[in-house]
Amino acid sequence: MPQTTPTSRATVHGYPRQGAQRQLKKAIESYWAGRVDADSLLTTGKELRRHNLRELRDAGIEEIPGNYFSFYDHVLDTAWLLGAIPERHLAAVPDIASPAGKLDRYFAMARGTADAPPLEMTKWFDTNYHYLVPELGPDTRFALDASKPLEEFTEALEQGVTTRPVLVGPITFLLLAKDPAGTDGFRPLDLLDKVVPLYTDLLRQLHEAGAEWVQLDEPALVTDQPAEVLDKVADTYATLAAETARPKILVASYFDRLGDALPVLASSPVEGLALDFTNAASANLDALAAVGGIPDKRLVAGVVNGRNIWAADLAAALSTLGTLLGLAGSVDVSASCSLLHVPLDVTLETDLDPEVAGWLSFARQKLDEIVTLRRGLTEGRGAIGNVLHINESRLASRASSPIVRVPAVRDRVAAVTDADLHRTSQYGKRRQAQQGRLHLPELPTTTIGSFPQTTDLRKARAALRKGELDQAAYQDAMRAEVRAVIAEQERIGLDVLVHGEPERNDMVQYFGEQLTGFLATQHGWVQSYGTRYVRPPLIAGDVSRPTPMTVEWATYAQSLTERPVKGMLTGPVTMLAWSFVRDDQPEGDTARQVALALRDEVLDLEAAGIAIIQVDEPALRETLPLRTTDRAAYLDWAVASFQLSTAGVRDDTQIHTHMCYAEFGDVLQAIIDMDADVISLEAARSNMAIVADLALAGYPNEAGPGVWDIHSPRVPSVEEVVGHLRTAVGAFPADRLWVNPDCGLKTRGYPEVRATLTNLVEATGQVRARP
Ligand SMILES: Nc1nc2c(c(=O)[nH]1)N[C@@H](CNc1ccc(C(=O)N[C@@H](CCC(=O)N[C@@H](CCC(=O)N[C@@H](CCC(=O)O)C(=O)O)C(=O)O)C(=O)O)cc1)CN2
Ligand code: MET
Ligand SMILES: [Zn+2]
Repeated sequence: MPQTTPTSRATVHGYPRQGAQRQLKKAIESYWAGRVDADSLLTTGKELRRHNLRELRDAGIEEIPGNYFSFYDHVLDTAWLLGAIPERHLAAVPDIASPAGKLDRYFAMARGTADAPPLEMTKWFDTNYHYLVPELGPDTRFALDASKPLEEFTEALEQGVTTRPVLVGPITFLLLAKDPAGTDGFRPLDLLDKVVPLYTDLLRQLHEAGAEWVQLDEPALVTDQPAEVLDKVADTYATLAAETARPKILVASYFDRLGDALPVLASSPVEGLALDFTNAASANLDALAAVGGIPDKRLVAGVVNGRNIWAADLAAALSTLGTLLGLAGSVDVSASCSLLHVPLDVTLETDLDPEVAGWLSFARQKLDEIVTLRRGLTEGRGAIGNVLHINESRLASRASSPIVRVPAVRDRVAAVTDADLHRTSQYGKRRQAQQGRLHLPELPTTTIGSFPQTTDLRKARAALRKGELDQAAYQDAMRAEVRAVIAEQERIGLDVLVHGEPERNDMVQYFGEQLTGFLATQHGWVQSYGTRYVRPPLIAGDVSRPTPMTVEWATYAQSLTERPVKGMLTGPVTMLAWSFVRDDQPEGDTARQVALALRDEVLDLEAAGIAIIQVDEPALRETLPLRTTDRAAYLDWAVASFQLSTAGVRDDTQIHTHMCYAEFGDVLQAIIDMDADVISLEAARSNMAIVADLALAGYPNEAGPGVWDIHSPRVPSVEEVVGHLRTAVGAFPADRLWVNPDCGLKTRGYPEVRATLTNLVEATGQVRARP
C-alpha cells in the first residue's frame, strides 16, 4: 500500500511578477515617463496578480502564496510595511493621500529624486537579483502600513483563494538593513524589540482578514550567524507565536542549509518550516534527521530547484520526499525558493530544439513538477508512472546528447597545466614592458566599457531580429556608434578608450550567443532589479569558441584612434554566474571550459594588436558561497579560471579586470591571486574605503577605485572627484592608481556621462599638477 499523507499540498514561495510580455516593466516605465497615470499602473498590477493566481490554481497549486508581487522589490516593500522610510524621501514626496503620492514616494526610495538619493541597492544573497537596503538608525521610528499584504490577500479571497501571504521575516529584514550614519556601537538588529510588535500586529490583521498561514522568509539564517543572533531568532519566534489571534507561521529558508539555525527553528513554537533540499542545502536532510525531525510541524520541502532551469529528476525528488515523510508532521511539495529567479515558460521558446526543450523547466513547468510530485507522494508512484517514465527518458536524452559532452573540449581541459595559469613574468617586469609600450601619464583615466545603450541602439537590434534591418545595415549602425563613442572620449580627453559595447544586448548574453555549448532564449527574462531584466543564457553542454567574438569590433575601434582602446570580455566566473549553469558536473569544470574559450579570444585580440584587454568579473564576489566553509573551494576554481583565461599573454599586454558591488573584504586575497595588471572596483559610495583595504592586504598591482557612482544620474563636481582622488592617493601609491567610474555607463544617459567624464578628467589634471 502506498503511504498516504492526506494533508500534503503543492505550493510555491512566489512566481515571476512581470507577466509573459514584461507588461509590468512597460507599465512602470510608462508611469515614470508620465505616459500613464497611477490608476492605470495599479490596474496593470492587479491584472497581473489575478492572472498569476489563475495560472497557479489551474496548474494545481493547492496553497497559493500572496504578497510576492512587487512594483520594485520585496525588501523595499518590507521597509514600507514597517514605515522605515528615510526623512529625505518623506520630504521629497510629502503628500501620499493619492495613489500617485504613495507610488511616487515608494519610487523615490527606489530611484531617488533630484535632491534625495535612493536607497542603496545590493545583491540578494548569491543571486543576480538586487534588493534595496533598508536604512535604519538608532532613532528610526516604525509604523505599520499593512495595506499591501492585506489588500492582496482580500483581492485573492475575492477570486475564491485563501493565499498564504509571504513576507520578509524580522531577523532577515534587520540583518539586511544598514545604518547610513554608521552610529558607533549600533546595529539594525538592536531594533528587534521595536519591530517584533509590528509583526505581531500584522499577524493579527492578517488573521482577521482570514489568513490561515503566513510565511516569514528568513534566508539570512543560511549564512553563518553567531549564537547571539540565534538566541534572538528563538526569542522572536517565541514572541510571535505567543500571539493567539494569528495565522499559523511558516518560517522559510532557502539558498543554502540552515546549519545551527535548524535546531533553533525546529524547537521553536512556529507551526511550519520551509527548507531547501537542493545543492548544498540538501545537507538539511541529515540535519533534520539529526534533531529527530519536526513531528509536530508542517514541512514545506523545496525539492524542485527554484534557481535553475533543468527539469527535475522526479524519481530522486520523490525518494527525498519519502524520507522526509518520516521526519515531519506533514510534508508539502515546493520549489527551493521563489520562482522569481527563473524565466516564466519554456513553451514560449519556439526556437529551441524540442529535444532540448524537454530537458528544461521554467517557472510554469516547475509548477507541473511540484503538482506531479505531490500526487506521487500522496497517491504513490503508480499514480504518476507515465510522467516518471517521460521524465526518465528526457534525463537520459540529456545525459547522452552529443551537445552535452564534446570529447575535444574535455581533452583540452584535461591537458591544462599549472603553467597555463601564470603569466610568464612577475608584475614588476610586466609593468616595465607595458609602460614602454603604452606611455600612459600618471593616474591614467579610463571607463569600464559600456557607453549609454540608447533607444536607437536597441531599436536597431530589434529591427535586425525582426528582419527589418539586414546584417550589413546593422553593422553600419553599430560602427557609427563606435565612431561617435571614440570621438566623444577623445574630445573629453580620456587616456585609455573603450569601444562602448553598443553591439552587446548584454555582457553575458552576447557571449553566450557566440559560444558553442550555450543556448539562448527569446523570452527567458528574469528580473535583475526594478524594471531591469536579463535573459541569462543556458550552459547546456561543453563550451568552445568556434570563431573570434570581439576582434573585429576591437580592431575597428583601435583603427580610429592613436590612444589605446581596451579589448573587452566577460570573465568565466561571471559567464557562469549570470547564466543557468549545467548541473551535471562541478561548476569548476564548466568554468575551465569557458576560460579556455576566452583564452583563445584574449590571444586573438593580442595578436590583432590590442595592447590592453579587460576581462570583467563583477560576479566573483556575489557568487561566493553563503557558508564560509564552502568558500575556499569556490575561490580555488574561480581564481584559476580567471588566470587560465588571461595568463597566456605577453608581458607587454596589459590585463585589466573589473568588479562592481562593494564588500570586497572577503575576496582581497583572491583579487591578489588573480594577478590582473589593473583592477577597477566600485568605490564611490564607500568613499574609497577599498583603496586602504587593498593597501593593507598588500595588493601589489594597479587599481582604479571608482570615483563616480554610476547607479545614479547625479553628476559629481570636480571638487568631489578631486576629494575622492586625494583620499585614494593618500592611501595607495599614486603611480599604481587609475581613475575611472564605478561601473559601465550603459544605463546612464549622455548628458550626465559627458558632464561627469569631463569633470573626472579635469579633476585628474588638478591632482596630477598638485599631488
Ligand atoms: N546579465 C547581467 N547581469 C547583471 C548585469 C548585466 O549587465 N548583465 N549588471 C548588473 C545588473 N544591471 C543591469 C543593468 C541593465 C539591465 C538592462 O538594461 N536590461 C534591459 C534589457 C537588456 C537587453 O537584453 N537588451 C536587449 C533586448 C532589449 C529589448 O527589450 N528589446 C525589446 C525591443 C527593443 C525596443 O524597441 O526598445 C524586445 O525585445 O521586446 C537588446 O539591447 O537587444 C532591460 O531590462 O530593459 C539589466 C541589468 C548585475 N547583473
Ligand atoms: C556589471 S560590470 C559591467 C562591465 C562592462 N564592461 C560594462 O562596462 O558595462
Ligand atoms: Zn561593473
